[in-house]
Amino acid sequence: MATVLHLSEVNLKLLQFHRKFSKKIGNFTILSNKHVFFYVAPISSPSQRLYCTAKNDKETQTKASGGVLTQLLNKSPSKIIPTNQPARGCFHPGASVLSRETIPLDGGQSVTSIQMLNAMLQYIWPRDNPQIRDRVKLAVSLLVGAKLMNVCVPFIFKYSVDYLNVHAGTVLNMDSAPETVVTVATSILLGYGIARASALGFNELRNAVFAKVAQHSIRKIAKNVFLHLHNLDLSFHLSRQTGALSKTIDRGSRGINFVLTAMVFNIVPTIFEMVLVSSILGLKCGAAFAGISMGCVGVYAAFTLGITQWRTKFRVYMNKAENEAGNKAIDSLINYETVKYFNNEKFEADRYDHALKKYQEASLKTSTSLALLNFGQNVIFSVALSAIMILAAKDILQGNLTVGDLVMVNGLLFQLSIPLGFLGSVYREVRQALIDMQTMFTLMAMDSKIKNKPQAPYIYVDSKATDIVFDNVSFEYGPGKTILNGLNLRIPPGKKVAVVGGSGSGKTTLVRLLYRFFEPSEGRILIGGQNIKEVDLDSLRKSISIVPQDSVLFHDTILHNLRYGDLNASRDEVIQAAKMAEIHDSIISWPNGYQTQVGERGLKLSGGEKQRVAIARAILKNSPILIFDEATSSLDSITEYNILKALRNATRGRTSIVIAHRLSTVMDADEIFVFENGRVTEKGTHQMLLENPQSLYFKLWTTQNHSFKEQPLNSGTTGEIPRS
Ligand SMILES: N[C@@H](CCC(=O)N[C@@H](CS)C(=O)NCC(=O)O)C(=O)O
Repeated sequence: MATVLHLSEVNLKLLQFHRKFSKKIGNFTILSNKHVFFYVAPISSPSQRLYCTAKNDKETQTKASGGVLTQLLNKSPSKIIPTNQPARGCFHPGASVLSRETIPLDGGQSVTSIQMLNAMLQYIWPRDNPQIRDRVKLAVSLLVGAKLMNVCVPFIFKYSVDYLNVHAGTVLNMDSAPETVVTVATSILLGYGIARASALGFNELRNAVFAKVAQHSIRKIAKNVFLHLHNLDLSFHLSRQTGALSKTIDRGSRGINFVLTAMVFNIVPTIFEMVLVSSILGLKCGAAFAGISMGCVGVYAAFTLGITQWRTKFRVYMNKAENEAGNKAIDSLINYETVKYFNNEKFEADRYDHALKKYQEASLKTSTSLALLNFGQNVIFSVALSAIMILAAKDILQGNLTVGDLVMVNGLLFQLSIPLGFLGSVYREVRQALIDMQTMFTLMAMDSKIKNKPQAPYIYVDSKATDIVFDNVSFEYGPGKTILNGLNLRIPPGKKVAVVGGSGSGKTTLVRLLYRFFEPSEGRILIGGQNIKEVDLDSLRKSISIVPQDSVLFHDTILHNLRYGDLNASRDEVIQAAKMAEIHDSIISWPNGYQTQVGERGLKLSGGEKQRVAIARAILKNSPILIFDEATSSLDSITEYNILKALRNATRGRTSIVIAHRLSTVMDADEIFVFENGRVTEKGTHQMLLENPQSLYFKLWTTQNHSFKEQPLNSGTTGEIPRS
């Protein structure tokens, strides 16, 4: 089910009000700056919705009400968030899809359900956190208390029925003291009320006490997965979609939440209640009663699990069809103008209707199979209840049981039927939660190839004395994808060297190897004579600053983004770096200055501004080795000129490697290495290389038809901006 809203229809003030709830990305998608796609979860009937919402999904439903829209409104209108949000299940939002795409986790060992439950137990029974363990103990005590109170209710009811039965009419006959009868009857019935209220109170208290345990585990697990993801190799991240990874954490931790909640609030209490009820029936009324109740639950469970297994596919189809319909609507509305250009409104409507038809068919199957399940469950229960009542009636007639016992038996079984009424849903969603958790735990079981050696020494780098040597380095991304092929190269200390060459010649790979994101398949990389494989990885990465090709910023203030180079830097230090990177003047001209939000991935900043932020960050990091990886690519020449000035400020006195496609940026380098097929084929200064008209450098230079003035950029130059 989907609705498209006009943004003008949205009460913006209300959305602002809901801003504080905007953490949850839910069921909305921006189509354009005029439309929002609003996704409505199908929940069969209002009563189910009420139950499910109140019991399990209160928070999510509240948060999804407006905060999501507010958040999306803040995003770029052109940004489309795919609506493959699953339909909201009642216990575990999103768990009921079962058809979701999973990220391939080759290299991770598959984890069994038992291993996952074991891992989960370690989180809810943490050895190092006695407070959490105390909470678990308290929650279990409250659970037992709630169930004991629950079974007391039919008992007290039985006593009141028996008592009233014996004393029926005594008040009129006046043959016994009427006040006593009334007082006793009233007390028993008050006890009934108190027992009911206590059972509910204990339940709610248990929920409140256990909520902290569940949330604590989820937070800990999510943080561990997040850290683990950061520890995995770049090769892993290059081959995965970040969106899929975040979904894995999200679904996995929600899966854990669901399994824990279902265990503590549904499965374990129901089993406990069943054992309690059967024992009471066995002891109080006889083995036949216990046998029927246990048999009933057995048949009920078998029927429910069987039917649920069978009907799950209908829900899968339904959710798929719903996603398909939603995607068709989005695609068509995004292409509004194209549809109009070709007068294809009818065609689009028919296509959408075709998808809706599929959804309708699957939805019908889901509803009818749900009716079958509910009906079957009721039949099984009613048969067992009738059998047990007939048995009780016989015993009453024989004088073995009282009428109150009949009422008690009925009450006990009826109470048991309430949690059993959701057995199918719980089963289906626990299965899905286990699948989600499996993906997450498999991810956790993945190992990184690049690791610190035990007790690896810290690297020592001195920009005046430390050189960088690539000694016969070869590297391939995969079989047949050779990038570096016996590369030999020495970068002298404190010098600025440039690496140039066509795309795919291995320039960026050089940086990745230096950062030890990958290991060379052959050869060594030495910094000051120390093999980078043997030194502490963190210290290696601390000794290198980079201005990457694609400067991506965090969705935060410009101040935070600049400070990212050194999180402990003072505001003055940040401003100093911004000045050196030639971005300070632009920042203070913005209305919010250093507090300006840069937008998602820095969208609100121009390419040149982003590159200057990256330069300032690198300056703040203050590492002895500096790398500029195509730092001025795709910039216009004025911006490039300013960036080069910033670059010159930053490189002074440091060992720096400038990777460049545009040769104008490296004319002043102390040495230029020309890369071809993963090797250095030419080297020298700009002038030296140009002297040979046969050289690749010469060809590149002429191809780029460079008219950039061949004058080195002096630091702090305020002269005329060279124009092409
Ligand atoms: N009695 C059934 C149905 C329980 C029920 O109504 N579940 C709610 C969610 S809490 C629902 O909407 N189910 C839809 C469905 O199973 O298709 C069972 O044991 O699963």
